[in-house]
Amino acid sequence: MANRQDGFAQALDSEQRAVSWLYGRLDAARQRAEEALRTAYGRETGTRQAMVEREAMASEQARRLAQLNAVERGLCFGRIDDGSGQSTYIGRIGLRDEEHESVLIDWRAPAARPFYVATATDPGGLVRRRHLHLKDRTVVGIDDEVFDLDGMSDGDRRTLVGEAALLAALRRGRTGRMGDVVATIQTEQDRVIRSSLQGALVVQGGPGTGKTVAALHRAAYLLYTHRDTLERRGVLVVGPNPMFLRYISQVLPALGETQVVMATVGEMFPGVRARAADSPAAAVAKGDPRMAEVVARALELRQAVPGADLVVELDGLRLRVPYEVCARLRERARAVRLPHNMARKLYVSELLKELARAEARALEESLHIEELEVDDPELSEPLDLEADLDEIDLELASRRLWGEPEIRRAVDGLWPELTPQRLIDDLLASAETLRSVAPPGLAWQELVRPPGSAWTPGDVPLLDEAAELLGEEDSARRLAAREAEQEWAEHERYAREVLESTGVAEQGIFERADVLAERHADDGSGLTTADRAVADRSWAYGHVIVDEAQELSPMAWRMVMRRVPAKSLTVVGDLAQTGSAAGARSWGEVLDPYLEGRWRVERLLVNYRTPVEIMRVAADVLRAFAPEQEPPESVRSGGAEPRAVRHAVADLPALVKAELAEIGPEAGAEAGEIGAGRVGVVTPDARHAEVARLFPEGDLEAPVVVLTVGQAKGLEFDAVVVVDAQGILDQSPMGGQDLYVAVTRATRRLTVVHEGGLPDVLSRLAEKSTW
Ligand SMILES: Nc1ncnc2c1ncn2[C@@H]1O[C@H](COP(=O)(O)OP(=O)(O)OP(=O)(O)O)[C@@H](O)[C@H]1O
Repeated sequence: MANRQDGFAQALDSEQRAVSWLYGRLDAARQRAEEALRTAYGRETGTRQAMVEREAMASEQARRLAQLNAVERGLCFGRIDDGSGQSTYIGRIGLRDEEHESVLIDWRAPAARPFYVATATDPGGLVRRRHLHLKDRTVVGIDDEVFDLDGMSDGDRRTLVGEAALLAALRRGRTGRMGDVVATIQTEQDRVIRSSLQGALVVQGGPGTGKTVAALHRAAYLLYTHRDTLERRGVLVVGPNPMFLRYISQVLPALGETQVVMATVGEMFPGVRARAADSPAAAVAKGDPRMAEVVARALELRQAVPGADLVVELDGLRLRVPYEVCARLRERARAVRLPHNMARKLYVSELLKELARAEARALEESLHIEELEVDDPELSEPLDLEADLDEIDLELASRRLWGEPEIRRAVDGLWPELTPQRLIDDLLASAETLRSVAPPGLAWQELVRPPGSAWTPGDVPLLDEAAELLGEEDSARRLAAREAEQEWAEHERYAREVLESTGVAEQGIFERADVLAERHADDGSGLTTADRAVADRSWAYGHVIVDEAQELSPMAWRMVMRRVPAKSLTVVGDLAQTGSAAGARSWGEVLDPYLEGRWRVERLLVNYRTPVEIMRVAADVLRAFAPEQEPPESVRSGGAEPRAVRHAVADLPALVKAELAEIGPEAGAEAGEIGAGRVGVVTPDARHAEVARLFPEGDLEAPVVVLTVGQAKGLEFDAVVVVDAQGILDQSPMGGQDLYVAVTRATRRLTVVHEGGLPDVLSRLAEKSTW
């Protein structure tokens, strides 16, 4: 025993020396970056080239510094030993010594892979995998997994210590924010993370299988491995609601990646924030793929032909354009197949010419009337003003007419310039239009609402659809783009010179001059790829990750697919947790229209969140609505038995306080963080306000958070209190799925509160009248 303890102390000691040395390297790298930043700011900026150089240097060094600061916590977390006696340390980033030898391997590098994939049956040349637990810069624990006892020395054998790092990580109290798991990525997750950038990968798995966490690590991995492509085009993560995005917002920065764009579907149209909610029936109708047709037809109706001849009164003249001519002009403008606002230019110019001719005719007619009183043979020659108009006359007359408000009003009535907001707002405010454009079977009645209503997430894909059909009046932008292109070559040349003259390239900070040029070319505003992507509806991302992807409607998928023309996607979700009635029932159904079967699936089968005892209850729920689906297998057991208590909702604070006491102190202590340990109270939508009033501090990081099932999706808490399970079952056609989501949010304790009726699916829960 004494031997074993000595061995452990020795191992700790030797790892401490290694880790301290690595932190020394980190400090040195930081110092270099700080100096480089100071030097950059001290540079001359007299000329444009010097300015570009300074900006390039400074922002790269600032980024490098931010990355080095982000990896301070848990810099090194693992070590692998192979049969030849070679040890490799694995960390959040790669570091080199003075001789440029690699001393810490970035977890994303191929050389780090054995750390994640070695198993007892397939150790891949490793004899040992060691997890290092750090508190600040001190090594406080070591966990070893030995793959080849014979291959180890006696001394090494004595140092086998500790419990599995994974289980220790899973037992920690929750903080209200998701953390990274670089130290304990599991083999099946590693497959997801390192899957190729090309094509679409679907990650299907039950609750708590680490889909989200794996997808975020995948984003970091892809950025590391394909930095060239992805830095220029950016990575977008689509999440189900703002709360969820806040919950996961710290994972990528902790991995040194700060340039990933995160958005909900309701935030994907620049300038619009969807704040209202749709009824389930309206969500289904809006998400129906046939809504694309509805929007297109609504737009066609805005390209009008007058009921009879078009007549405009102007300065006492009646300008008349025959009905047939109006119809012909509309057909001609449609035939060019340009978006509406661009085709409008053609339509307007043609119609103005017709109006100029009409004016000539009207003038002529008025002259004929006066002529009758003139008795001069020369003057009584038949006048043909219309025929006398040449192209230049028509052009001039058109311009003059375009300045007349009456003419403008008439033209706008026939082919108006439209914004997506205007088109969709008008459409949804008109039962008559909806009735006339909706295909049979689409519940258009559900869509009608007052004009100017707040936008909902379901409206955003409609706005996007409208924007595609309307197009932007972008001649100014195109001109600017042409000019920018000419400047581009120049910038790239500058950038290359900067790289060569400063030696930044050698430091491995970035590799390509065009990446640098892109970042600094346009306006000198220092906007990053992410900034520009967020502001640009037509931005083409290099990769898109869709989390809780089962919630997206077919219309939302159309919008997402437009953002990633290369179709490089990670689609993460669980069809058994679909809460939106407009959501997916099969991956093929949503992906095949775009990918025609060219997508691959990885399944995650182990639940890292919910202990066995709670998962049994969840399995009963799942069986009731999806008997064919297997619940994931929990990796942990031995938690508190889940329970049901009959109690008035008004008395919830006392129960929640007791739950907090159960999880609070130990959870905080285990996590090594102050204030870790969270209770989530999950309610049906209809009861959220009533329950939230009982807990005034409802933020995600508060000890107690009250959420609807939709808000709780993707989140987790040490203890979960489900209020009114029957209400959750009843609230929508997807009630079974919603209850499944609610009972799978807990990492340690589950309590179901009811006021006199527990649904049959929860009959397993031991009844208790008090707590
Ligand atoms: N390899 C791992 N090491 C440590 N913790 C892990 C690991 N994998 C998953 N976890 C933890 O398990 C929990 C569940 O992970 P995550 O939220 O990614 O699951 P999910 O599949 O997205 O769940 P849901 O479908 O319910 O949203 C998280 O706390 C996560 O940190």
